[in-house]
Amino acid sequence: MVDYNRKIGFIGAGKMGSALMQGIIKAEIVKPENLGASDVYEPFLNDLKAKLGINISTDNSVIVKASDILILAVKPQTLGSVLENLKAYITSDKLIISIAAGVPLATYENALPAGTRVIRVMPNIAATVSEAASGIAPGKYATSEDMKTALEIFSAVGTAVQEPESLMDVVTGLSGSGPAFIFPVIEAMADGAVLEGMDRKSALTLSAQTVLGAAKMMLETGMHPGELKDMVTSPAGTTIQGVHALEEAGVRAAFMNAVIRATERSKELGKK
Ligand SMILES: NC(=O)C1=CN([C@@H]2O[C@H](COP(=O)(O)OP(=O)(O)OC[C@H]3O[C@@H](n4cnc5c(N)ncnc54)[C@H](OP(=O)(O)O)[C@@H]3O)[C@@H](O)[C@H]2O)C=CC1
Ligand SMILES: O=C(O)[C@@H]1CCC=N1
Repeated sequence: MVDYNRKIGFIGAGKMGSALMQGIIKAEIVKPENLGASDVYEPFLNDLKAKLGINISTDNSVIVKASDILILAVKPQTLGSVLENLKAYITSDKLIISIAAGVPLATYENALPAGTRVIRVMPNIAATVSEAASGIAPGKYATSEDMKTALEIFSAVGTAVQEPESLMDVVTGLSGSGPAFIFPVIEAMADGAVLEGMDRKSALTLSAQTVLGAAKMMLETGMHPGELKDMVTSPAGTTIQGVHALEEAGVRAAFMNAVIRATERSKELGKK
């Protein structure tokens, strides 16, 4: 288990940083007083302090100095200047975890003091409700104990798997970005029901629960999605009509392309 008394600090307390902090507090893997966050935007910090009881600062170095594990949750475009400003405070006892899309481990290892233990993670926004899907890749100097720590933190907010760094851009395109591909599916299915006369609230509830149930069924039964689809499609029934409409619209190619395009963008971000 992660030492309950370890201090975890977040640099960047925006959408993903705060999602992870909420998940971590809910999972009770650290005490709120051992969690800290810094950000340039003070109102975010004040909200988090009021809601979660964590330590806050607008000075990144305060959080770095107070933390054993540092989670970098700023935009990839801001990361260069953040690393430059923080390198003087990164001592060899600290583990650095970055969730920035695209940025390779070598960027941190080159920017920070020689031998810094770095782990690259790509979580997703569902950490807020303890259902994140995270891929985790170790840097050159990260130990197996460090990987255990990272897997424990990210497993506490959902499902976490180790991946080679070469696949981290794909993790970003699939599960990092994925929630944004599924929310419009839920909304559009509900739109169809609204068009047919259902009220919006019921339509969204039934649509979201349908996606949740389908995903849960796949994960819990271990069955192939094609086989599960066949269980729903009665010959000459209703479902096969809907499946035909989706195939006519090229929905599979559209979703494949969404993952491919997001992956390519992650690769591009890493080259900057
Ligand atoms: N959103 C998501 O679903 C996911 C995001 N990620 C990754 O997480 C990281 C953060 O993304 P996200 O939370 O969406 O972005 P946000 O913009 O919501 O959060 C980043 C936060 O960092 C603040 N910030 C900017 N500069 C600094 C600085 N120098 N020091 C401290 N804080 C600073 C920003 O303030 P300000 O806005 O005022 O600039 C903002 O509040 C990114 O690298 C992204 O790739 C990974 C997985 C999923
Ligand atoms: O859109 C982005 O760049 C970030 C990374 C994965 C999810 N959001």
